[in-house]
Amino acid sequence: MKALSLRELEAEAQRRLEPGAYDLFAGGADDEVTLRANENAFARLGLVPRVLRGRGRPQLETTLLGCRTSMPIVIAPTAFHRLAHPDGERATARAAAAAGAIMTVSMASTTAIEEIAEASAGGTLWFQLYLQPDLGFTEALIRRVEAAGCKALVVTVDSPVFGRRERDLRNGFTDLPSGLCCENMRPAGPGGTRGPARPIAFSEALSWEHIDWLRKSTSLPLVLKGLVHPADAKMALERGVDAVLVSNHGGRQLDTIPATLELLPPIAEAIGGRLPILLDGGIRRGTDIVKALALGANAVAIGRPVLWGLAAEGEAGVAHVLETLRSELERAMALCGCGSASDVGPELLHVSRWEKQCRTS
Ligand SMILES: Cc1cc2nc3c(=O)[nH]c(=O)nc-3n(C[C@H](O)[C@H](O)[C@H](O)COP(=O)(O)O)c2cc1C
Ligand SMILES: CC(C)CC(=O)C(=O)O
Repeated sequence: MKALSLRELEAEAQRRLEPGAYDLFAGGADDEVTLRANENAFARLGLVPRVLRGRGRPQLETTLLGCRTSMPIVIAPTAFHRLAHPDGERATARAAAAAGAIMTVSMASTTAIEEIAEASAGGTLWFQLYLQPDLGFTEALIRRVEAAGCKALVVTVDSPVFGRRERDLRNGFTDLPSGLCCENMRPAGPGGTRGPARPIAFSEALSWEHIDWLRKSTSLPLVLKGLVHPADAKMALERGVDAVLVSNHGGRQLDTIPATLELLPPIAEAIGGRLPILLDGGIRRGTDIVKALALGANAVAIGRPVLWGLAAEGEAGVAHVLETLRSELERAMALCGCGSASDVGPELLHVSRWEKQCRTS
């Protein structure tokens, strides 16, 4: 039987995965306060639908950074897809392309970007980058990504150091099993060969100057992933980036960052419609997407659900995730009286008296 919801799919994935791999995917940093907060925030915010608006079947197609997409749902970058399923990132890319959805390939993918592009066969790929202190290596990787046909660079800025994931420490999960590695981290060797994969470096020295450097190094649109402070959103505007992805890394980096949904309104205010805003963290239902759009996001990204689909059924599982969310979003918009994203606004959101009181006291 096919899972009826993404939550059922997670349970199915958990049955299939090694416990250590499940924890690696499911877990967050420290006490996992942020991990829980992301999902809980959606449950706490109510929707108040409009009726009798006669808008017809909701239209979900949209354009993000010049890329047409069948729905405002992007696949967030997640590492190690071959740990979830032997077909790994190729399966994810095929499912995304068939659904007309954008896939963001992780720099830590266990399949090389060129092979993912081949599997995607004309689908839209974005590439996620951890800026490496070795700028020569970073630049060579950017050339690789451009040559593979990726349409945007998603630069993750929330990881000056690696978050402490206690589930992995407890499980002794320190390395990928033999035969798997971060294929994009293999520098070019002589005669078209590739050397051994380098570890991904995290650097506390990264600054806005590196974003300026990146801006000059590529003509690809730049998305900054991991912004949560409105002051940084303003900096992003000044530095000429093309979009921001409001993200707390699915609760895997700094613990106790509030839910991304709660952080979105001040960022949307700072951006003032001048850049597209994406949001990730805890999206599990179509109604979650309506809430994110109502608070100012242009699109959302999904991380773990894709891994659950992949673990449960490979390409078909990822296709099921995308189709489940697409149809849930369509139904939620119809039930809210919305015919397109432009009908989705804050008037649909219920702010309880209790919450209003808390805010003013
Ligand atoms: C197993 C796993 C691996 C991830 N790998 C990356 C990564 O390589 N690069 C990155 O920028 N974010 C990575 N993320 C964070 C996701 O891009 C995204 O921000 C987060 O998963 C969104 O929350 P969700 O899982 O609740 O949808 C990873 C998340 C998970 C769960
Ligand atoms: C290989 C890691 C850096 C991937 C990541 O960002 C994560 O696990 O959250």
